[in-house]
Amino acid sequence: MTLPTDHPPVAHGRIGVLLVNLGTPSDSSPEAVRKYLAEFLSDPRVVEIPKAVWQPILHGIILRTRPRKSAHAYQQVWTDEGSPLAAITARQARALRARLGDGVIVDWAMRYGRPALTDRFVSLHAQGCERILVAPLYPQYSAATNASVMDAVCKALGQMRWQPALRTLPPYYDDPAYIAALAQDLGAQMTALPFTPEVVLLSFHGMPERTLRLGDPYYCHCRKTARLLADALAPQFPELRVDTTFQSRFGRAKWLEPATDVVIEQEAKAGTRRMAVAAPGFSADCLETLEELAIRGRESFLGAGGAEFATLTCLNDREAGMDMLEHLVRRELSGWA
Ligand SMILES: C=CC1=C(C)c2cc3[nH]c(cc4nc(cc5[nH]c(cc1n2)c(C)c5CCC(=O)O)C(CCC(=O)O)=C4C)c(C)c3C=C
Ligand SMILES: [Fe+2]
Ligand SMILES: [Fe+2]
Repeated sequence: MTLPTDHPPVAHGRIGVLLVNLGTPSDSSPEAVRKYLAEFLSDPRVVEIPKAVWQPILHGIILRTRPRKSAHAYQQVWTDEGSPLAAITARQARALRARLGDGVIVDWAMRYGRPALTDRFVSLHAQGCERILVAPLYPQYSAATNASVMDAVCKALGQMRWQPALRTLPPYYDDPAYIAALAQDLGAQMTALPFTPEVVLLSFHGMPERTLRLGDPYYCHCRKTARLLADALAPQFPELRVDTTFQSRFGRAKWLEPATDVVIEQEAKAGTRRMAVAAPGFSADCLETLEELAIRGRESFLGAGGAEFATLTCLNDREAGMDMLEHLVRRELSGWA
């Protein structure tokens, strides 16, 4: 038997890092937001209701009403570079690429919308990445975010003959490097404020409460981040109250509590005059921080009698956050790179 000698050319021997975040619409029109929400909210990891029950609700009610409302919110935060979440994630990838050098190929993707996760994953492999570290930029693990990323990666693997070796960045909610980066960055932001906050809310994205009972560690991860961060801030801000809340409630089910919007209003009504809000669970500023907290949260606090309100920015691509990300990625690449 003669063996064929014309094996197709294949790139090989490289290492890839794929940063992944949630996703965002391609523009801020109701049509683009509808397309994005249709993909996002059809993911069974996000809405855990049987398809036969959920799809008629999604298409019959939600996608008829929410896109216009959400598009209005996106329009208030949209930038020349597009959606803040996409622009900042791209900058994070660029900064990490500069830090890691030529030995590693760094790319970024979104779980929903573009750049599509499966495309970027296949592209890394086509560029010769035999080993790929998938890094979902979610410090606290949830099935709706981290597991959904891996579902999409597995879908991409399903199309490959020669699959790469894989690693996943574990959740880093209690990693000393993450807590230190947050304490340093948020501390500097609070010190630079023109007022001294009486309270800082640590506002995490919410989840249906049911997910906690089903075994999702998300709530516990958020609580632990908040406890460690409060401890790390205490020496610098001994008078500061630190409170943990959950934002962005969606749908009719009970979500994790206390709700950020409720607490903001209650605090103002109870006489708190100066408040800061931080969102340590978001790696990058996005609709949830720039519109829900910085616009609606502010209006609500001031409208209920508060005097000063500041939304602190996420770590984004600033030094403290990039130092942390480089540290986590280098650790996960050990033995590879
Ligand atoms: C940080 C982790 C996130 C978790 C956990 C999460 C769960 C979750 N989200 C929804 C519904 C929506 N989320 C929306 C926006 C949004 N969510 C996250 C992150 C998490 N979501 C981010 C970073 C963003 C912002 C995206 C951007 O473009 O800036 C939206 C869309 C906006 C809107 O219409 O309000 C929805 C809807 C559910 C149901 C859920 C858990 C089950
Ligand atoms: Fe969300
Ligand atoms: Fe929201």
